[in-house]
Amino acid sequence: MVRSDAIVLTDIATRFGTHWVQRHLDLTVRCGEILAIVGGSGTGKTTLLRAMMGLVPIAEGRMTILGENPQALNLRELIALRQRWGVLFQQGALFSALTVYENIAFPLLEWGHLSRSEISDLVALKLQMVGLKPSDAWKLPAELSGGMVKRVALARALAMEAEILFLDEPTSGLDPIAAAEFDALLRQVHGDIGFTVVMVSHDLDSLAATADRVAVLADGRVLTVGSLIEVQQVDFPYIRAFFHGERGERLLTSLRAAEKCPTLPSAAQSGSATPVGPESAPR
Ligand SMILES: Nc1ncnc2c1ncn2[C@@H]1O[C@H](COP(=O)(O)OP(=O)(O)OP(=O)(O)O)[C@@H](O)[C@H]1O
Repeated sequence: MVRSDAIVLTDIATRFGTHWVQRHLDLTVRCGEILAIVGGSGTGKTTLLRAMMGLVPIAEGRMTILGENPQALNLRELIALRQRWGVLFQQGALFSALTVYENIAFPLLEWGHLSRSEISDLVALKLQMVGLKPSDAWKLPAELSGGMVKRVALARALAMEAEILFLDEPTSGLDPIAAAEFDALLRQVHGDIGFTVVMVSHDLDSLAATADRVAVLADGRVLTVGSLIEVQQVDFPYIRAFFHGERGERLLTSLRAAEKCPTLPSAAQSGSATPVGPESAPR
């Protein structure tokens, strides 16, 4: 592990009972990058994300996260470590009986180190950060649009100054415009704060707009990891189906054009994407 790594998974395995989901999986998430995990249905993307957060046990192998080995920590240390990341699940998962304000304040109140007025200031700041109005603070989740729910969930995930943000299909359920707005918001907040993002996504537009690198899961392992342009060159059935449909080809054409003309913005060529490394070699 080098200082610039946020998460290092070495030869890990996950399973539910006798069903092995991952075996001999290696993956490194670099500090400050947006890494997207893609793969066919049931390849274990969500399981992997949850294993990184300690919600699914790692049956074999080693993980370090933010320089710590969670398996070597006592409960108090583990709780402190878990406060260093935020999570946004698929449907936003807000507490339906709590207002927007209370939802964002929830982790801060649980933490117990801040006064009411400090919490109030922080909630106002996070609301502004995700582009919501102060008056939205008093709405209930049922009164919000899908895009607003995601924004509130993002604000809550960021409330604790997260060093890592885990996102499970953040744009699922949004129409293309709301999804693109969320992607732009994520990219902007990420640029402002510089945290690390690990996200599961099926959304090619979203990947192109946000991800620095993409890790492709197949057969319980990381098949390949690199920029969008790099991973789509790997000859594998899922990659052909996912990246080389009509929509994928259109996106790749615009990414390649952006690569030739650096004035065009593109997450995939924003700096941290590197060639497919040893962690990605199919075994
Ligand atoms: N709580 C659980 N108990 C038992 N098996 C599970 C559980 N969660 C997931 N699995 C199994 O683990 C495998 C991987 O599931 P997972 O949800 O991680 O895949 P995924 O790649 O995220 O799928 P999708 O793209 O369809 O959401 C599947 O075979 C699934 O049935």
